[in-house]
Amino acid sequence: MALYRRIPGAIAVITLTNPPVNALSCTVREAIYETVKRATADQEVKAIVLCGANGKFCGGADIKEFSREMRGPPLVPMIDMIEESEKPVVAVIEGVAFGGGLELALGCHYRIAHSGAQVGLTEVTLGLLPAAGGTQRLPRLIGVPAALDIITTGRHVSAQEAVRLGIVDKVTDSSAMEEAIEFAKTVAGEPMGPRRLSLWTAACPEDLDSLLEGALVRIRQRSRGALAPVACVQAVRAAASLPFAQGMKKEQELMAYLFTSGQARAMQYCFFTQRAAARWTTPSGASWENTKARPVRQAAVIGLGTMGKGIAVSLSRAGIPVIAVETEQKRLKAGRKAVNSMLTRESQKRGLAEAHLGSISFTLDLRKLRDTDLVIEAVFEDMALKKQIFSKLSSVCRPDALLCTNTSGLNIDEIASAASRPELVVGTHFFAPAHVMKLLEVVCGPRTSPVAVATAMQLAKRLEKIGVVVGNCSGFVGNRMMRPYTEQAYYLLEEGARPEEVDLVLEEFGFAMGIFRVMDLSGLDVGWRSRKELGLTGPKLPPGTEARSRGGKRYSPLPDILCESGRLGQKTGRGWYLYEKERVATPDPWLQSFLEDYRSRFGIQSRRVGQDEILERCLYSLINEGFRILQEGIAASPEDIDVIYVSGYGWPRHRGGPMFYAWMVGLPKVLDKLEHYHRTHPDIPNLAPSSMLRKLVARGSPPVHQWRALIQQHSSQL
Ligand SMILES: CCC/C=C/C(=O)SCCNC(=O)CCNC(=O)[C@H](O)C(C)(C)COP(=O)([O-])OP(=O)([O-])OC[C@H]1O[C@@H](n2cnc3c(N)ncnc32)[C@H](O)[C@@H]1OP(=O)([O-])[O-]
Repeated sequence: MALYRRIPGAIAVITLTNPPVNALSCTVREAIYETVKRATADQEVKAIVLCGANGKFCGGADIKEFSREMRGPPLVPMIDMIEESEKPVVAVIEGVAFGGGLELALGCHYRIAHSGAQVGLTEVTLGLLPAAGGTQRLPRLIGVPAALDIITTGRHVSAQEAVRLGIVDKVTDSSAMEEAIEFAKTVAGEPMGPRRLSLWTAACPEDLDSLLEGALVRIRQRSRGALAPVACVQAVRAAASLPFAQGMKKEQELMAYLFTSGQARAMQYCFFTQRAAARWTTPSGASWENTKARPVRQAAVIGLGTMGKGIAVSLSRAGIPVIAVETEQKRLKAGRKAVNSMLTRESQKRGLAEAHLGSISFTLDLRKLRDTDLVIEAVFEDMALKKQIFSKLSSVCRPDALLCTNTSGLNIDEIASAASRPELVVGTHFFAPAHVMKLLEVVCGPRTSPVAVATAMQLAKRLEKIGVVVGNCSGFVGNRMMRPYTEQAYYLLEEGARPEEVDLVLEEFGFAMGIFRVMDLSGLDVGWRSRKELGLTGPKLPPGTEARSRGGKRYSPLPDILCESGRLGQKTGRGWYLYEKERVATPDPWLQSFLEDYRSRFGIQSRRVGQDEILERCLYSLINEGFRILQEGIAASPEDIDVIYVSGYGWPRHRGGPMFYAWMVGLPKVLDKLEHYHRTHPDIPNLAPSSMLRKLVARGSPPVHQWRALIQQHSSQL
């Protein structure tokens, strides 16, 4: 709702009240209409102040209403009504003014912000565009180039930048409300015509076409295939070239097209699932609601390799004092230097005083950890080494200290077996670079206690990461699903495709990089090392093993052969591609003839592999593994799998995540295709459709949010 009150000085104050973010629900819109009409009709009122309850102006339109039938007054005429008011309307921007919230403020005649506030036209992140006049008013207010950037990225703009750009008229460190009331008194009675943005002309550079073309190029690089940012560019073009009323018409047309699109649905699904992941539960009845996290006042990181350094920086950035431990003086020195320079860059970038960062001390002595609340072990992926460390930690740490292991796939329970308190051992799978990537898989072993899960999830929140609780199995959720995906990519090469063909299809789908470019970037030796450890290649491989088969299943030795010949990816200048200029991947003629030799050596008839087959075999095999994960209870819900893929594996947000995508494609189609590919490749068992997929199809392919109820009938590893 919106509360109305009169205060001395002939001011009407209208307060949006719809916790937690004062979203513009049907009721709120109705109340704004009513209260603004009341204020404009009241002879005693000379100016109106519009603010939000609980220190937040407005989080925009109510996203929950998008999936229901539209009720109540629409936003556009409501904002027009405010702009047309003869009495000045001053918006008080505290906390946030996002999406429709900022559009509402743009309809006001003045905007006063608190210094901690943020504004933004965030609709594009929900697959939409600012269709309450935002695409037309913002370019008129701050010029086309700056508006184009804000509208197409949906980025959050600080109050300081907002005043610099002219989005707000004033920023204050003290009470924005008091400031606005005093200001409103000074402008009461003035004519408001010059303050109506709809009457302004957008300042536009001469080379408008090249500005817009440049924006489209950036959009294609950032989110290929996404409709909303492209529509945003078209709307801004209208603001630059058409009168306001015609621009608004264009904005509405574009919105109508986006509003019902699958992409908008997918991105709104991502918004809600990301928040739902924090509300973890386990079948034992433990949950975020009934389990209290332990406070973490001091943390430690063991190992200052790539991951350890990023984790230490993340902790420090969250204001948690850290003790960083290494085994050798040389490594400690190098780690300290790297961490300190990362922190300096961080604080410069964020304009943070050092006081905001938790202190980091460096030591070779594990005994210094006796008072830490939480330890994150981040050494190499070596089970024996990890167990040794956990055994030592058990004797030096406090009995209630939480012991976390940063592993990308090792058995948490086996690591826990080396600790005297296995219930306090939990997996924290960070993603590289750990101070940048948002995802944290919180891995729950069979003996991990609810308190350990709650504390790790709370830590994720403090680190501004998205924590997702997963069960214990090789590769957990994310990496386990990657395996069949990468394997299919190798098989496609064996059968006749080229790396650049596979990558192009995946990039057209929306991944920033195809799988072969990703492997070249992270280093082919990463997978090689783990295949050697698993005895799939290298010295542990039993003599006489067939080159293209392991345990009766198809195996591709292609990546092993590349590694053996020193092609480890970007770092060696060649991998699946050639890198003559640093980081620029070019197709390598050598690889082409190598693949031809390989095929003829193994008698493989090369064929032209179509784009559909590339996409289906890569994605459906990954999705099929997702269904198996659900069936085994390694993930609590399909939504959790989707959050993992969107926030940690570059799955395009406008495709919602693999499980959501499967549902959008149609589960019967996915099943049908998997059956077909399994029939034609019976030696690839993971193409056999999972029973969970079959079950969902048999039940009429219910929407994703209903799968959880079906999954609960199965076993759970959580
Ligand atoms: C019509 C065309 C023009 C206009 C279009 C638009 O405005 S499109 C909209 C453009 N607006 C945006 O894009 C802004 C989207 N919102 C945000 O970015 C953040 O929520 C925040 C920065 C406002 C607050 O962050 P924070 O970390 O403090 O809190 P939190 O994120 O955890 O959220 C708390 C709870 O509020 C819920 N909820 C939040 N917003 C909305 C909403 N608009 N609606 C409904 N619900 C919303 C959220 O789901 C969560 O519910 P839960 O899980 O507790 O049941």
